[in-house]
Amino acid sequence: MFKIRTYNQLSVRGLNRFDREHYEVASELPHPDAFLLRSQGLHQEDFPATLKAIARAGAGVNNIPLERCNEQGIVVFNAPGANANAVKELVLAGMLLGSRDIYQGMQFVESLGPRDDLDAYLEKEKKRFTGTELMGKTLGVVGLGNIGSLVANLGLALGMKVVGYDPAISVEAAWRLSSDVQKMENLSSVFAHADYVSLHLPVLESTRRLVGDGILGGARNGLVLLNFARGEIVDHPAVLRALDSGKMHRYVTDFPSAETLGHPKVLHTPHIGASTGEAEDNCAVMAADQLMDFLENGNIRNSVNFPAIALPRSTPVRLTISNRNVPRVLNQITAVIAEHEINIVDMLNQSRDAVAYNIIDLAEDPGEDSLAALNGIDEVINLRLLGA
Ligand SMILES: NC(=O)c1ccc[n+]([C@@H]2O[C@H](COP(=O)([O-])OP(=O)(O)OC[C@H]3O[C@@H](n4cnc5c(N)ncnc54)[C@H](O)[C@@H]3O)[C@@H](O)[C@H]2O)c1
Ligand SMILES: O=C(O)CC[C@@H](O)C(=O)O
Repeated sequence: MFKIRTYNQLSVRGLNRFDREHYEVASELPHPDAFLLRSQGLHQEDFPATLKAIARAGAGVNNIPLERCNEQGIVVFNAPGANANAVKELVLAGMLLGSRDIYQGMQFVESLGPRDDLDAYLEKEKKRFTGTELMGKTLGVVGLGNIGSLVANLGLALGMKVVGYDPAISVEAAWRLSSDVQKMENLSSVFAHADYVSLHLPVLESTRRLVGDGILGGARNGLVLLNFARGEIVDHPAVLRALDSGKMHRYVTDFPSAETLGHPKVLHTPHIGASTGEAEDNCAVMAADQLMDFLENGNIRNSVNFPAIALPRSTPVRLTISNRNVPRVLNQITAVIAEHEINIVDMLNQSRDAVAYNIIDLAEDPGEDSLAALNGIDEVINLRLLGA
């Protein structure tokens, strides 16, 4: 029986992927094999010794302490692309909210009491809410991954010119991207060319407060900045200075902060980029399926800290071993198995940065002694013996 401890509101379709004969799924579950979560912050959480994997039903993994997971051999999964369309559609709303005074106009209408001259009054006052059109303007997209590539293509469909920047665009994302998107060499060039800039990069040490005074100083006048990525990527005081000076027209963000709340030129949504039934289902189903394949077969798909690896089962007895990625560990592993006279039927080894991972199908059960010997290899982080 595998135990999955859940956090946050997860889609029932995702949770129903776990066959309850073999999986116990609940919040507050002791001795879990895996965590399944959305935005729950884990940086302050102790990890139980039984924990083998964490699956994020979403894209960003800044809520998970990856360094600690690496040290403890905990495999972290995310659900790339599963909520991208939901975010793209909310960005469209953000662009319209930034270009037309929809929100302010709605507030104005709601503030009016019943009056006989309503039509005439609205016709007189509506000039206060005149906006601009998206067509013909330039959209800058920073980060051209699953979401950014959809947003860039959307901009083109709206009749905008689109420029983009991504220092490490993946081959799949590049295939998705229209050739009409103009490539920029750096972040400053995006801001220098664009009327609207939409951020779609992860928060990392290198991207924290990336959008600050320097970048905003070189931006086009009247900039609309859209942040549906993470609050930490922008320097809020710098954004407020740009809004107050008139350099920036609006800041539209899915990440409300104490600094920006109440500012008349900031429009906040409550982190609802991925909050559609479809995206919640997609994310939870993808995360659950990846967890099950890992727990049952040791295969790894869409991990952010371990290599991608999958091997069809060739025998009922499978060993998986995580080890530090240094020379001669694989030799030691195969030597121990050979010393115990066990035949390796099939095996696969992959590495990623400082970690290596092995899937080894054996002809027979290795027994306690050989498992202890394998665990005793200095560079082995952890191992699992999987039955049929
Ligand atoms: N508002 C929401 O609810 C919501 C939902 C999903 C994702 N997100 C956020 O959006 C981010 C992007 O999601 P995604 O699914 O497109 O991820 P992704 O991994 O598919 O794409 C991210 C892209 O950013 C690029 N990148 C990294 N550093 C960069 C830099 N310094 N400058 C420019 N580009 C850089 C990467 O190369 C990658 O192509 C997530 O990390 C998450 O923080 C928010
Ligand atoms: O789970 C959510 O609602 C937010 C997910 C989003 O921030 C992500 O990074 O995928």
